[in-house]
Amino acid sequence: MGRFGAGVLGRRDTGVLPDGPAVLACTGLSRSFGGVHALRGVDLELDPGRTLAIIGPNGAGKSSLINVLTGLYAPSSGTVTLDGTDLRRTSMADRTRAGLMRTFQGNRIFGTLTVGACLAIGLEAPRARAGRHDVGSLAADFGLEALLDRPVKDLPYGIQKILNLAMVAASRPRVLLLDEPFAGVHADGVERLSAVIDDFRTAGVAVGVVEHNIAALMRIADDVVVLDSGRLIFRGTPTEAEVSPVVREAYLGASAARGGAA
Ligand SMILES: Nc1ncnc2c1ncn2[C@@H]1O[C@H](COP(=O)(O)OP(=O)(O)OP(=O)(O)O)[C@@H](O)[C@H]1O
Repeated sequence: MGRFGAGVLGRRDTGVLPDGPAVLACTGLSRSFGGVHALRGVDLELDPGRTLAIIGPNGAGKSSLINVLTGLYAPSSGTVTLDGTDLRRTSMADRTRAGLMRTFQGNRIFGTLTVGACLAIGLEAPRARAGRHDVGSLAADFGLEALLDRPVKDLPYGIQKILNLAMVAASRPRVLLLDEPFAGVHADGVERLSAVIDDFRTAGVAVGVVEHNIAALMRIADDVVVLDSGRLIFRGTPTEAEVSPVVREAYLGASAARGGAA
């Protein structure tokens, strides 16, 4: 672990874009879709150098939370702030430029391109600093150096996800929100991905992870919040979450609603 903590992410920027640690917070965040209340009055904070697990049953509002925090959707009410600055009038692109970044559930990377070409694209992003690092050093930081000429589509899904994170890392995120990073990845891939995600935290990034593989997520989480029907019903440590009757009830309730399947 810590392979790239002192590398890509650790290098200090002297340019005009903000750099260094940032706190992402929301208060009273709500979002409705027609009659569906996807988020109801959510207050939370993501802190630099910590990983926040965002869990909850299907339809609890987890993806909606990421979508509203990053500006893909506007909130129906409530505020989102980055280092105390209200992001109400900040577009998704400008949030990215300020270091608020995300990944999506599927891999939105370019299947027929090679790993090297993808990393080169990552290094062209607005926050990536030309000349600071090259494809080779970025690949080495993520253990991808032997794969530079390989088409992305030929690689295991877990490696594709690591590549995706390497491309994000080129832009030096301050806050990173991951939507189901482990979905579709087999066990040893999950372990490698976990180490990479943990490296972002070690480098001082505020990390938020939505994930159904709770066992794997709890191994890298410092803090846990649980959403249920759009409400934040629990906030605590992984150990506290494990024994919380409120958390158990939320999952059992959802399972009962599906007909008792665990
Ligand atoms: N773009 C949208 N249009 C309409 N309804 C939406 C939209 N996005 C989310 N919803 C609804 O909001 C609620 C919360 O959905 P969301 O995807 O945020 O939950 P989730 O916790 O991420 O679920 P899952 O774990 O199944 O991915 C659901 O009822 C969903 O149908």
